[in-house]
Amino acid sequence: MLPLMLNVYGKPVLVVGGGSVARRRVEKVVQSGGVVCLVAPTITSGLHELVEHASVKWHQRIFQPSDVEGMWLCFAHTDSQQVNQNIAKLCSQKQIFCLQGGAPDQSDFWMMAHQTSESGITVAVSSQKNPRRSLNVVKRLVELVNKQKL
Ligand SMILES: C[C@@]1(CC(=O)O)C2=NC(=C\c3[nH]c(c(CCC(=O)O)c3CC(=O)O)Cc3[nH]c(c(CC(=O)O)c3CCC(=O)O)/C=C3\N/C(=C\2)[C@@H](CCC(=O)O)[C@]3(C)CC(=O)O)/[C@H]1CCC(=O)O
Ligand SMILES: NC(=O)c1ccc[n+]([C@@H]2O[C@H](COP(=O)([O-])OP(=O)(O)OC[C@H]3O[C@@H](n4cnc5c(N)ncnc54)[C@H](O)[C@@H]3O)[C@@H](O)[C@H]2O)c1
Repeated sequence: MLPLMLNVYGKPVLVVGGGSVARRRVEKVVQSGGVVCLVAPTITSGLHELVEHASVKWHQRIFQPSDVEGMWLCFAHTDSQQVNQNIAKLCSQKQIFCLQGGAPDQSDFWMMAHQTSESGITVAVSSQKNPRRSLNVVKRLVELVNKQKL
C-alpha cells in the first residue's frame, strides 16, 4: 500500500449506502472539501444531518450504473457484498478508484486513521486492517504533538 494525501477539494465523490460506515466516510470527505453524491434508499440520522450540508446531495434510491459517471472517487458501502462488488467493477472499467466495503483486499485504497494537531500537523496511521489500533496510535501521537507544541 502507498500512503498518499489526496486532494478531493471540489471533486465529485460517490458514496453508495447510508449506514454507519458511509456516515463516517461522508463526514471525512466533506471535511476535506469533496462534493458528495450519496445514493441510498435509507440513511442514518447522522447522515441526515450531513445532507443539510451544501456539499452532500442525497439520491434516495438504490444504486444504478450511471451513478459512477463523472465521479472521481467512490465508496461502495451497501450491506450487499454483491452490489458493492458490482460498483467496484464498474468503477474499475471507468478508472475510478473504489473502496469496496467489506473487501479491503479487493479495493483500490483504504482509509487511514487520521487527525490534525492544533499546529496543523496531520497524523495518519495504518496498521493493516486493525483500525482501532491505528486510531489509538493516532490519538496518542497527536496528544504528544499538542503537548510538546511541535
Ligand atoms: C481507521 C478507520 C478510518 C475510517 O473508517 O474512516 C478505518 N476503520 C475505522 C473504524 C472501524 N472499522 C471497523 C469498526 C468496528 C465496528 C464494529 O463492528 O463495532 C470501526 C469503528 C470503531 O472501531 O470504532 C470494522 C472494520 N474495519 C474494516 C473491516 C474489514 C472489512 O471492511 O472487511 C471491519 C470489520 C467489518 C465487519 O466485519 O463488519 C476495514 C478497514 N477499516 C479501515 C479504516 C481500513 C484499515 C485501516 C488500517 O489499516 O488501520 C480498512 C482495512 C479498509 C477501509 O478503509 O474500510 C476508522 C477508525 C475510526 C475513526 O477514524 O473514526
Ligand atoms: N471498513 C469498515 O470500517 C467497516 C466496518 C463495518 C462494516 N463494513 C462494511 O461496510 C459496508 C456497510 O456497512 P454498514 O454497517 O454501514 O451497513 P448498514 O447495514 O448500516 O447500511 C447499509 C446501507 O446500504 C443501503 N443499501 C442497500 N442496498 C443498496 C443499494 N442497492 N443501493 C444503494 N444503497 C443500498 C441501505 O439503504 C443502508 O443505508 C458493509 O459492506 C460492511 O461489510 C466496513
